Amino acid sequence: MSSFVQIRRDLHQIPELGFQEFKTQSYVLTYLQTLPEDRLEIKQWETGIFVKVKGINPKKLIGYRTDIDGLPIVEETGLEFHSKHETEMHACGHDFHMSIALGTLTHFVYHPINDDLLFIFQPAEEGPGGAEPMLKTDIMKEWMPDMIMALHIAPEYPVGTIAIREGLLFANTSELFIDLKGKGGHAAFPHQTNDMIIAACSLVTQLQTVISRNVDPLDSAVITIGKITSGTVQNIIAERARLEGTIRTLSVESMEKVKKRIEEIVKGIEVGFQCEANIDFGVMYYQVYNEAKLTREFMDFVAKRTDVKVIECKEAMTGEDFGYMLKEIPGFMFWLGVESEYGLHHSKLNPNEKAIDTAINMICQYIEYKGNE
Ligand SMILES: CC(=O)N[C@@H](CCC[C@H](N)C(=O)O)C(=O)O
Repeated sequence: MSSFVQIRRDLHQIPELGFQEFKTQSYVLTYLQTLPEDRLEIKQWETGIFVKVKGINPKKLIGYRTDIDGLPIVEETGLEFHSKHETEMHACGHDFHMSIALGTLTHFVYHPINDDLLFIFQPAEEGPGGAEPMLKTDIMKEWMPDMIMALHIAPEYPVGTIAIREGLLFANTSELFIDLKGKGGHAAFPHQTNDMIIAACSLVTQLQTVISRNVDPLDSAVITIGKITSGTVQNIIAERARLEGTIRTLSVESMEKVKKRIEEIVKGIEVGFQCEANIDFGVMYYQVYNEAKLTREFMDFVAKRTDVKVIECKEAMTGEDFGYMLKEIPGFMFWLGVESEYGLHHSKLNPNEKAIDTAINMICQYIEYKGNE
């Protein structure tokens, strides 16, 4: 087993939620201490880390970002190295992302190129978002990369494949939290109450009409309500209900339109069900938009000079706060094939570890070429 597969397995056992990645940060820092000190400059920010790998004759700074947080999921893979944290799991592949980043970083510690490299270990990608605040740090102002790249595992593609496209890769996202307050009471006297379970069910159905009736069919958007909380027992009419979800759109303009329509529908629920409602749009992520020239060059390089197959994919409704970095810095993100039967955010996600060394090798070849231009 390669040492970076072992690192992935170690990290897989200690998933932590956004801005609580203390063990993860400590693990990465401990690993970095095993590398020659004079080759690195390390700066900590919250639970994240910036690592500069020095070049021989730097003309530019090449950035590489990995996210480091896990998800609130109870793991069901049955793997020998399963999560030691009962209620958290690396179910979005950030353990893979980190081990690939460390493998790439290690290569350039021992095989320097001309340019400097900046590795960013970013907390809280799953929320509330670490990329935007990291960009605003003095560290990043001093170490602003000239270009940047990142990857995301893709369970649906085989190992040895990457999928990418110029322009929009991932959607604009916004969280969505709606609280409803009516009047509870005895299950036998509904006429004396304002039942918030009925209001919530109606609201969920009405929200889907925003997609089917307000968004241009040639555009695309998603509203998913992933969680509803309401009620106490079977014979009490619920006074409160809370809906938790997410909105995805292919443009910033569509996001504004969808939000406006949601506000109008929620106002209608207040009148129709004689209740009070509060909407919180939570955290928003800017779209992941791949810079055309660098993306095309990367695709051509990988197709010609490595044994990895490049697929030009469609955009996806996933969100990624790496979008904020790409808004400021030219670069790209790509999907890395890891062929898992279960998908992202699933308790049985089990990516194929062969993808780790394949990715390190491919990324090292590309960075070596870019960093010696
Ligand atoms: C790659 C991926 O799965 N990213 C997450 C980002 C979540 C953003 C935010 N918490 C939201 O739910 O809107 C995704 O769910 O796409």
